[in-house]
Amino acid sequence: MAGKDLTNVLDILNEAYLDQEEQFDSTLSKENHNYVYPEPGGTEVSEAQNSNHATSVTRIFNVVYGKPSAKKHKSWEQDGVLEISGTMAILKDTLGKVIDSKVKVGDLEKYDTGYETHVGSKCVQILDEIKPGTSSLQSSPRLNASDNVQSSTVNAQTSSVNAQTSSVSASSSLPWRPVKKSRLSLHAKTEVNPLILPKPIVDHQWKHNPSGKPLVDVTVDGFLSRVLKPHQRQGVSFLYERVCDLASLDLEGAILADEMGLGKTLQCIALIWTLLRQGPYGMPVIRKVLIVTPSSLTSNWNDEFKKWLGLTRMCPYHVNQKNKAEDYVYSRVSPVLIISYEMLIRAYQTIVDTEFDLLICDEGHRLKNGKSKLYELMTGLNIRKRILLSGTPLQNDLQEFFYLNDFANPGVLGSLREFRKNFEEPILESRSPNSTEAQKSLGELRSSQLAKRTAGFILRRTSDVQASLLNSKRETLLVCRATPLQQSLYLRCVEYWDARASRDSHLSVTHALRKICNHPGLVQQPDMMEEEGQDDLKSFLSQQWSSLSDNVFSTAQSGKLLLVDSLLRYLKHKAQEKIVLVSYFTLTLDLFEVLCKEMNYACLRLDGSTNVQNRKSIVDQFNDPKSSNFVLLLSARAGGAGLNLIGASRLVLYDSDWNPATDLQAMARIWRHGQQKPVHIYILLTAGTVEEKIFQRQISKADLTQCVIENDLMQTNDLTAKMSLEELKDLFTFEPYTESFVHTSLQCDCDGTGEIPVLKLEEEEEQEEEDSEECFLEVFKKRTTAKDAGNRTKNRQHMLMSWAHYHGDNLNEEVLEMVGLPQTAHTISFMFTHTT
Ligand SMILES: Nc1ncnc2c1ncn2[C@@H]1O[C@H](COP(=O)(O)OP(=O)(O)OP(=O)(O)O)[C@@H](O)[C@H]1O
Ligand SMILES: [Mg+2]
Repeated sequence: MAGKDLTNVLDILNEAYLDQEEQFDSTLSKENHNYVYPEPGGTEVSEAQNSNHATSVTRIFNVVYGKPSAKKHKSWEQDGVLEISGTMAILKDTLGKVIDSKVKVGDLEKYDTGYETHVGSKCVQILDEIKPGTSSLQSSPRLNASDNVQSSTVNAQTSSVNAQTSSVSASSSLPWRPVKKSRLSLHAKTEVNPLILPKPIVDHQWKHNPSGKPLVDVTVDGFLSRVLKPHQRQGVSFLYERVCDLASLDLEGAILADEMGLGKTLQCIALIWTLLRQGPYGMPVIRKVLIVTPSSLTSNWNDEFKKWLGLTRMCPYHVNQKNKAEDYVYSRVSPVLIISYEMLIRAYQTIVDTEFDLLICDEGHRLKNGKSKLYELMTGLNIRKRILLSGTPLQNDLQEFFYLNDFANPGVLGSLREFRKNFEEPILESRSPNSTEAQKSLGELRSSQLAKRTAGFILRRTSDVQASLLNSKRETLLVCRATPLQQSLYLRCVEYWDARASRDSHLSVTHALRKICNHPGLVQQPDMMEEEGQDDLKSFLSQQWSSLSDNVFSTAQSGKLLLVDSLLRYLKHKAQEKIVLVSYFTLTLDLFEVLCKEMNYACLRLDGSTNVQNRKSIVDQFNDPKSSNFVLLLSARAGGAGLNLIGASRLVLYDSDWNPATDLQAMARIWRHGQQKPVHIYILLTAGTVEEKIFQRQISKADLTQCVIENDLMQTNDLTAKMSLEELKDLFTFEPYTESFVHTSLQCDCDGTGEIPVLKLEEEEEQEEEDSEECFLEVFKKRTTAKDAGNRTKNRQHMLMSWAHYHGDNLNEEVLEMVGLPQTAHTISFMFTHTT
């Protein structure tokens, strides 16, 4: 496995999906899928012209017509419809346009299959009769126009009907007549750039429109389509197509996996509003919608509904302390219920008993564990149309991928056992360093099969799509020097572990080392994340801290905190920008709070203990440009996903997690629509320590994947549990003299003057690409390496090679200004930076 990264499953799938979309789009434009039962007066054009005639229609026939000719085998030009009312016959084309008419129809008895007659200037042949009141699909077999007709138009149309009804037997009758246009909705007529949603294929109409109601164009209301960005228009179409199962696959689920901040909420709201009021057959597709979100986001959804629909169109029912889920059933006030996962579990019976037609699960990665209680309850909801939203649905874990897909579209990948046997095992085997050629090619085959099977249900766009819509984003990885006090305490902690070589204590040791990196004084403070029974370690470290520091706490004892301190001063007094400080440790947030108090900075705090009601007001307060709150302290675990914190234009990720998804979630909070300023995101690491090693593991995905998949450790959020003694030693080894372990492990030989190494790599890779064999994954790699490195890269390790590299000594005034740091930022030993 090592050396070959397990390419992001989702990205592969999306590539495959995009290819399919292109094919699908081109098929759509070639085939024009609209087939309408030609009800009298049922088409746009004929309505006005024939209103009198339409009311007295007695018989309607499918026909072909052309110029009159004496030949036995005539050349028919078009398909059409003949409407006979009393003694009057009107010939129309398939769009309903009147072609000609005659006043005397003669003997109606003769009007049967194959009968030819003249209607004005045209010669007409009857194909079959459309019986009013009967299902359009149950009438007698019609003549296949291509059997009788040489006209290319007719042939083309007929074959397109046949192509689309492949699941209907060849001999089935299709009394529907193809038309090039369905009825346009009012919006489409008046809107400059209407968003008309895709149409169902014939098979769908067969199943869902037995009474042959006319097809109408489903069009997103102008007040919404006008605000949707291009990727969001595509997203709404995608969701509509999938939940309505327009392709008639008997699967009604979808995963919208757009990266954070791309407006998944608005896309869903546009979809919901449209489905509640329209449908391809003139009836609304849904009546009730259930939206389930993390508790911190229910108000956000409520606000987004208000923002996009206004107050008069529709207000969702938002379950909170005032509005009980149980009351929803009787209130009938809204077709939309918004509830948190936690409340859903409590009010489960009420929810199960209410008939919902569409389920939306925000932050859908909550459902990645198929063995959890939540998963079990959610799968018990009897709602077939399901949408999962997630900016970080998974990194590489195929089993999680199985569960998310199985939730959206039950059974789409078979059972878990089948999935493991057919996909997971061969794919993983093919990636092991000792895999045989046969294993390799089987793995590639299976990964491409998996991609194909799920591609149609997943849509993922990266933040590149909005790069042009937003201000710039600069991401900077700052490796800070440990202070002498941090170094001493760190070394003593590692020695303690070494002396015991006790594998049992490695979790606590990792935890303690991470605390020391944040601030050495934190070791004497107990916290919830500590393992029980580790009192020895704690009292040992407390003693060490006391002896090294005399119990005096100061900012200058931590390299990272020094940097944060100088950044805060700079922002407060010079740049006047707000900032979000993110940490995984509540103790560290406490530390920031003390610092803010000392410095007189007004700050707000959002962590696990903040109750749901307060969360919304904290976010609103912080985002309010008039508020003086300059710092927001955010717990990465409690508050990362889904929040919009656009009040700030700076964010510091003070410590990192084993799971890169959580980091990415936290970092995505400020670079979003509505952000008025260029954004700076800083990731802080302490040089040569466990922080750099965790980060290094995070970015070399292959390694992480191996651990995660094989050992199923994602839930512990700590990979040390299954590491060998050697690996643990390596993890804990402190390298006090290194400028950056991450940089060294990239094997980058740059001189740290701001070079972007990938430029050098490009040439080498092009050569490599020429040499490598074409296979599914290789194709993917080619598309994402040299050209767009830094954006859609094959892994984050590679990504760092496309950032500028700076040694701490080379951080002159100009460079510091570029990354938005004050001239006082002295503790940086190495820096990686890039801008989007
Ligand atoms: N077309 C748009 N025009 C203006 N603002 C928009 C548009 N689309 C979305 N927004 C705003 O962008 C912000 C981010 O949107 P949203 O919260 O839906 O992102 P998301 O994709 O759900 O991200 P996450 O995965 O982080 O939850 C919201 O404030 C939203 O109102
Ligand atoms: Mg969201």
